[in-house]
Amino acid sequence: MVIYSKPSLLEQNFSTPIRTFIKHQQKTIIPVIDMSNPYAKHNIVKACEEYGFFKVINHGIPMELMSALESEAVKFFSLPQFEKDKAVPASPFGYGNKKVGPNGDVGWIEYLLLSTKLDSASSSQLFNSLRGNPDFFRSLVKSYIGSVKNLATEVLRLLADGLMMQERNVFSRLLEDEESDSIFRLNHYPPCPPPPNHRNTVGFGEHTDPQVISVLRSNNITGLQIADKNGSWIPVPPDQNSFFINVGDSLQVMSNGRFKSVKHRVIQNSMKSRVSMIYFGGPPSSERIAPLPSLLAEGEQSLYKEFTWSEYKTSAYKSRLADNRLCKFEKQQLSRKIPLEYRGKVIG
Ligand SMILES: C=C1C[C@]23C[C@@]1(O)CC[C@H]2[C@@]12CC[C@H](O)[C@@](C)(C(=O)O1)[C@H]2[C@@H]3C(=O)O
Ligand SMILES: O=C(O)CCC(=O)C(=O)O
Ligand SMILES: [Fe+2]
Repeated sequence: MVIYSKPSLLEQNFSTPIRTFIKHQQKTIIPVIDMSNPYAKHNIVKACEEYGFFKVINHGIPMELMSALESEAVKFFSLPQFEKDKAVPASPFGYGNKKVGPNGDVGWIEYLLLSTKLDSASSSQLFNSLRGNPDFFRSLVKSYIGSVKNLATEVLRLLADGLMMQERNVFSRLLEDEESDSIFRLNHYPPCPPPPNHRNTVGFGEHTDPQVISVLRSNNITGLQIADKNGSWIPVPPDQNSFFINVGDSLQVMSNGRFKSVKHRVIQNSMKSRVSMIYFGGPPSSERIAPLPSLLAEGEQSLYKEFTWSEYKTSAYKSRLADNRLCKFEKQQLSRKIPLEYRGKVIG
């Protein structure tokens, strides 16, 4: 079946083992995973290897839930600035405006960042600081997080199946754990006229997500881009009915670099607001993150030093958005070590 949605965009949905893609300007780019396809597990493995990014269709999450949360978010973001400024300021959880993270990154964005532990005292304080109907907002966020968490764990179970892992829950258990350190983000990119000189307005600067997996849904406004293997930016055609999944740094480590933590960013040049909601599935703080022995081929060396999620987060929060946060945890490769007598000399 071939679906034409826009003249420049062709989406193919085969229900065969052949992977499905979004084609953009005739360049094959973003894999589409049909959750109802029996080959989904193999397609997920390939997408995580090649792009670290894919779109999920037939996910079973009702559109009404996504729209309801989107409109509550829009209600909040449409308040006068002085009302939004009454909310707990992001540190890291709370309402943030233009500033992303603690180290000087800025963007054309405002957001609410929340822990998924919605019943904690700090979450209650945050919801209570929002004007409007905080209980209704919280209940929508709760249902939404429940649904996307289920989708994320199902994707991770299929990933383990596709890899023929003995334990199906080897990845998904991290998100299912009561202590899982997962977070949720509502982003609003206000309208922005295109700046002069064909320059881009950065909504959310380039970065990788530190967690295991991220599940993103946005309204139908463009802006999200992913970097391909050559570092070129590929625009992701928005689709408000689908979810976009990206591999995070922790999954890259667990797979010893086989799966790619995809670099992405948001460019906002639209006269319309972009609204996105992202669930970042993270491990418990004390979880040790290292390549899974069963994923290492015979003789394959681990590329990363083991770290706990709490250590990684501490280090991540000292970094700038665009930094490569994993390089601090990469092992020095023996093959790359140059013997002392050759250092500083031209060899050849
Ligand atoms: C600049 C920063 C913002 C960020 C924490 C950090 O110090 C580096 C990682 C950033 C990031 C990117 C993905 C998610 O949006 C996020 C919530 C996360 O876990 O890591 C953000 C952090 C943030 O905005 O607090
Ligand atoms: O808003 C988006 O579409 C992406 C935002 C993002 O990458 C993030 O919040 O980590
Ligand atoms: Fe991100």
